[in-house]
Amino acid sequence: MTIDLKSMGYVRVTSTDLEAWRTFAEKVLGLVTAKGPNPDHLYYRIDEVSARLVIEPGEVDQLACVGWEVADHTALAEAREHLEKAGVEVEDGTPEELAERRVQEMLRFRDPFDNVFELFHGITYERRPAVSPYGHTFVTGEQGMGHVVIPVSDDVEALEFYRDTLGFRLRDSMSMPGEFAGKEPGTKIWLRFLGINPRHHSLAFLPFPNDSKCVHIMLEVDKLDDVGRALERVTKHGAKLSATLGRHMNDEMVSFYVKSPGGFDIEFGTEGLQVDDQRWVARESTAVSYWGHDFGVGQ
Ligand SMILES: Cc1ccc(O)c(O)c1CC[C@@H]1C(=O)CC[C@]2(C)C(=O)CC[C@@H]12
Ligand SMILES: [Fe+2]
Repeated sequence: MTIDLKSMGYVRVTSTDLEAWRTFAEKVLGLVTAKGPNPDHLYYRIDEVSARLVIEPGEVDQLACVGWEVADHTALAEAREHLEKAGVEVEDGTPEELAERRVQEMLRFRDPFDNVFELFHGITYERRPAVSPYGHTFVTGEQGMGHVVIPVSDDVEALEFYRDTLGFRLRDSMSMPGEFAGKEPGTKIWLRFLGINPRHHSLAFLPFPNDSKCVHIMLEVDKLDDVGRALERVTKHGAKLSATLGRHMNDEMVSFYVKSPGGFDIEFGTEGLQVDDQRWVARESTAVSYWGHDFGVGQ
């Protein structure tokens, strides 16, 4: 038995500067401004789900948690039992937290590196379509909100936790010289890309520490032209590009990276690969990208 995660559901961020997030989310990313239970929070939609990205005021700029969707009450109860058997401490969402997230039930736990995850079922969805101010459409549905890259301090322990305890499936690996993470020359550190649905990866981890508790969050649109238009808005609004446009090897996505007010990046892309677990074989990519993705621009 393992956990049956369906997709990446939502992201919550704490912020010292909500106005910076408002401009970034609305003008650069073109997310759809939504209403929510707390007038002091910013709520953003990208599809029918009532809120996918929530920004709340806080002392630090950080990823607060990532919420993963399971099918129903039974699936959540089974997930809880599985986590507890694996020795993971689980806490229940309070009535206030359920109301804020507009979910039927939720539980919370931490990975071995203090990253916070929530599992939920029964999230609300809206009658009105999510119409972006720039006319783009985000790719979600069965593939979920997008993907998230989480910083960890031990790639072996991380793979064991995400694959064996949480039930993510390894889809691709990529190594980097250990020196990048302050390790001995000649050693390797591993980036692992894992999935739970047809999206090539819903979660990846990078073995370097990071104060924002996030490397990046990827949002996908359905047209290349809308990636180009978003790239123009990065320049127009003076946001900082972290990597130029490129096409990744492993998921074939065409994307760019922009620094968010949270300190981590947003990857904005299109044409991501969809995989079928019955046929997929996990491999090791030998480069970040087929072309582009110059991370030197962000240094
Ligand atoms: C390699 C790769 C494949 C698919 C992705 O969606 C994806 O984000 C990446 C890049 C991962 C990673 C990163 O985001 C931060 C900066 C990194 C560590 C690099 O300097 C190379 C790989 C980059
Ligand atoms: Fe990515």
